[in-house]
Amino acid sequence: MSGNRFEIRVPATSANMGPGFDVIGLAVNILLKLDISLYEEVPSSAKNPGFNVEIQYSGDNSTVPLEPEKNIILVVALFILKNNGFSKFPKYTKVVAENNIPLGRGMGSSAAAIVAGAILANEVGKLGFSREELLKYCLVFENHPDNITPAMVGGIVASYINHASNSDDNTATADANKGSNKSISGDSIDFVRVPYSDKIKAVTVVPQFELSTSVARSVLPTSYEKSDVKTVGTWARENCGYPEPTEYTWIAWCLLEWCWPDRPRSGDR
Ligand SMILES: Nc1ncnc2c1ncn2[C@@H]1O[C@H](COP(=O)(O)OP(=O)(O)OP(=O)(O)O)[C@@H](O)[C@H]1O
Ligand SMILES: N[C@@H](CCO)C(=O)O
Repeated sequence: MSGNRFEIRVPATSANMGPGFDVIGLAVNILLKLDISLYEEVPSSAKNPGFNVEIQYSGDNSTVPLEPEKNIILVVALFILKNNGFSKFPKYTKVVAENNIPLGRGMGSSAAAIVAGAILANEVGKLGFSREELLKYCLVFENHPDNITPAMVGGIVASYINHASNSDDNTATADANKGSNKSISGDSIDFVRVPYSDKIKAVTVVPQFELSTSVARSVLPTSYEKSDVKTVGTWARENCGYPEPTEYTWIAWCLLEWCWPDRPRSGDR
């Protein structure tokens, strides 16, 4: 951060790697960038004085709403600020977003927006939250951690939710309109970063149509037969004979074709 201007950069992510449905994801070098300017006084051209913030996009983001109560980056930031003693952005804030992540194509655009909003609130509110604490807030908006965790910490990450209560609402997706009804639950994320060789390169195949995560999740059954679900450990035993996966075998299974027929992420979809 330099003076009253700073940048936030959050990567796209690919989730559901190999047998890690809702668990294993990786960050890729395609970025959502926010260029943020803070003003000591509210400019005369201020657009949303009630929120003290405005956002605009460079590039093609014609389908994304700009209103602070609808734009997911600002909804998340305002939610966190309001949960920490602020009624609006503490200084008038202009955000210029350059989004290079295709929307609704399985590259974690909503997770990047949510993580960017969380980091934005942390910076403007000087809240001092750790990445782990910010992830708890991100979970309020996307209640499966396989995109938001690598978007926050980078690399290849296996993560799961520690539920604070018996509620297992894994239907939550990035719906900005629900922001005002949401509350932080006490759920948290445990994660393990998996080391990998920089010789591994990612190739992404982006579909020409948009499919929202909420629709893609709605076709999934509520339960699976045990035989439908291949765990990492199962793959370890079947394919390499190791009793437990090591970090290297994890990567191999996740990246190699053997893992692809895992039923929770294919079949119904
Ligand atoms: N930078 C952004 N600013 C504001 N809203 C965004 C931004 N990125 C994504 N969104 C919102 O999130 C929606 C897409 O979220 P959705 O979860 O359906 O797909 P995805 O995150 O791109 O894909 P997946 O979760 O399958 O990887 C967009 O249609 C838009 O409403
Ligand atoms: N694990 C998530 C990733 C997409 O957000 C799913 O398959 O619904």
